[in-house]
Amino acid sequence: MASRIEDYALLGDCYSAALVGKDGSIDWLCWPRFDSDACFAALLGTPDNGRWLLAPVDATARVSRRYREDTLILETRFETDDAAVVVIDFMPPHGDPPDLIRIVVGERGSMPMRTELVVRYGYGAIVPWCSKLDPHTLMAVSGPDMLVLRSPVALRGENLHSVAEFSVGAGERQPFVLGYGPSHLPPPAPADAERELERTERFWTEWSSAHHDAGEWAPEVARSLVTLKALTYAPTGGIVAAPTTSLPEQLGSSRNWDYRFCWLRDATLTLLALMNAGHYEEAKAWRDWLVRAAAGAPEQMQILYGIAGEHRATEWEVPWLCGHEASRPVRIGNAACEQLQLDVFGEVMDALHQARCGGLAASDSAWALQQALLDHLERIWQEPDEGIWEVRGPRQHFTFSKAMAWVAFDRAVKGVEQFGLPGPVERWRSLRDRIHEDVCLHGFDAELGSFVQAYGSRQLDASLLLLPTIGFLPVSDARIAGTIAAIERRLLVDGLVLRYDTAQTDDGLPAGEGAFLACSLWLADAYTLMGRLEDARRLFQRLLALRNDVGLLAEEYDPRAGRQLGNFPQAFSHVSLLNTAHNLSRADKPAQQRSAGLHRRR
Ligand SMILES: OC[C@H]1O[C@H](O[C@H]2O[C@H](CO)[C@@H](O)[C@H](O)[C@H]2O)[C@H](O)[C@@H](O)[C@@H]1O
Repeated sequence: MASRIEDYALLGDCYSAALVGKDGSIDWLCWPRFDSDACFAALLGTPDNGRWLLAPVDATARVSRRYREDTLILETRFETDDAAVVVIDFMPPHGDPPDLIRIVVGERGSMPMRTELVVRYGYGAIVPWCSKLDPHTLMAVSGPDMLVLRSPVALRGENLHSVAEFSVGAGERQPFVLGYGPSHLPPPAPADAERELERTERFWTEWSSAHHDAGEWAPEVARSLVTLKALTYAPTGGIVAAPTTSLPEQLGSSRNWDYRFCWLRDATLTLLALMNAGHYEEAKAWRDWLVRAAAGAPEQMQILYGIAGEHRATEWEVPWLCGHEASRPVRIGNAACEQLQLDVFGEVMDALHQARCGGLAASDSAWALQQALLDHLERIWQEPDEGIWEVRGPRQHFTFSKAMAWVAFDRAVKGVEQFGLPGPVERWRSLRDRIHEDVCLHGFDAELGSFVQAYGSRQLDASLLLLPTIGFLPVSDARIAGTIAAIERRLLVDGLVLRYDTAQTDDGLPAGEGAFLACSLWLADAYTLMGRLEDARRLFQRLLALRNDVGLLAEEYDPRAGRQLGNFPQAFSHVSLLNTAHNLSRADKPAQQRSAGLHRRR
C-alpha cells in the first residue's frame, strides 16, 4: 500500500518531479516531463505499478527527514540501535538527460539495506525488458522509454522486480543513479553523483539567496518558494498546479483530478508570489508562456493548458490502477479545459497589471493579448460559467466570477491611467461600473446580510472572502463584514474553511470533501484586513502546523481524520501561505506600507 499523502516529500528538477515516502520508496515519477506517463505509479496503486525502494532491511528503523537548507535535496535518516544511515535524494536541475540520484551515507555501525526497482511504464501498466549492460548497470526498455540504473551493487531479478541487499558501514557513501533516455538512442552517459550533488546544492542555494527578507516566517516562506519553483517547467516557463494526478479530495471518493497542467489562475497567483519574493525571471518566463499559449482567437482561450501551451488535455480514466487508498477513478487529463471560468480573465489582467507595477518591463504583445481578451469578456461576462471551483454541475452566475470580470476591467482602466497604455478607457470604465452594480444587486442577499455563491442562490462560497482583497469593496463595508461572518457561521469545520457546502451545491459529484487550505488562508487574510490580528495569527499558525514534516501542503485537509487530502504539493496552497505570511508581517506597519505590497491585489 502507498504511504499517506503527508508522508511524501517532493524531489524535482524543474522538468518533472517525484514523490518519496518516509519508507524510502519513490512511488511517483513521470519522465521526462511533469505530464509524461508515470514509470512509478505505486502512489495510485501497488508496488507492482512501479516504484523504487531504498531503505534498511529492518522496517522498524526510526525515520527523520529534512531538506538541506533552502534546497530540494532531501536527507532521510534511518536509525536502529546498531546503525544509522542517511539517504540523500535529489534530481539535478538540468533535466536533459534527467537523473534521479540517491546516495546512501553510513553514519554509524553497519546498516543492512535493501533496494527494489520496479519500472512500469504507461502509468504502472507496462513491464519493460530488463537487461544488464554490466554487473552494475541495469537497463529497462519498453516502447519509447529507457531507464538505466547504475548502482554500487549488482541487482538480481525476482518476480519481475530488480532487487539487492547490501550493507553500508560508517563513513561509506554508496551512489545509485537512475537516468532516463529515449530508447532509440544510446544509454545516457553516467552521471557523477557527488559532482551533481554539489551542482544541485549550488543551484538551489543561489536561487534561494535571491529571496527578499521574509521576516518572521522566513524558513516557512523559503520552503514554499522552493516548492513553487519546483513546479515550474524550465524549458517553457509553464507552471503546474501540482505534480500529481488523482490524489483524492476525500479518501475513497471520486473527487480525483489531474493537476499536471498549467492553470491560468494558479499560475498567475504563483508568479505573483515568486515576484513578491524577488524572482522576476520566472514572472517574465510565465508572461511569455501566457502570450504564446493564449495566442489566437480570444474565444478559444482555455482556463488551463499543457506545460508547453498545448490545448489538448483530454480526460480519461485508468482502469488498472486501484487508486490512492482505493479512491477511484484515477484520471489522466482534465476535462475542465473545456469549461468557461470568467474569473480567469480577472486573474490574468490582475497578474499582468501587478507585474507592471512591480517593475516587469511592459510587453506590447502582452497588452495586445489583454485587449483582445477584454473585447471577448465584454461580450460574454453576462453568461453563466463553471466558476473558480470548476463545478461539473450546471453553469451558474457565480458571484465571484462576475466580481473577477469587474477586476479585469478595473485593471485595464488602471493600465491606461497608471502606465499610459492605449485603449478605450471610457468604455472600460463604464463596463466596470455596470458589473459592480450587477454584482451588488444580484450577488448580495439582504436577508442573509451576505454575498452569495451565485445570483439567486442562498449558498455561501469561500471565494467571496477575496472580495475585499481584490478591491471590489472595502472591508469596512457592512456587506463584506456580513459575508465574512456568514462564512464563519456556515463554512467552518473545526476552524478550517470549506469551499462551499458540497451537499447543497450541484457540482456534479457526490457530497463530501476536506477543508480547502487556500480558503482557510484567505480567511486569515480577511481577518488581517479587518484588524483582527490575533485571529489571523492564530489561524495562520494552525495552518503552518498542518504542513508535513518537510513543510509541504496538499490542496485540502480533513480536520477530523487529521489527514492531508488532494494533489500534493499544491501550488495554490503554498501561494496562499506566502501571501498570508506577507500580509501578516506587514499588518502592524503604517497603512501606506501595507498597501504597497502586491499581495493586496488592488
Ligand atoms: O473539485 C472540482 C475540481 O477540482 C479541480 O479544480 C481545483 O484545482 C484547480 C487547480 O489547482 C484550481 O484552479 C481550481 O480552482 C480547483 O477547484 C479539478 O482540476 C477540476 O477538474 C475539478 O472539477
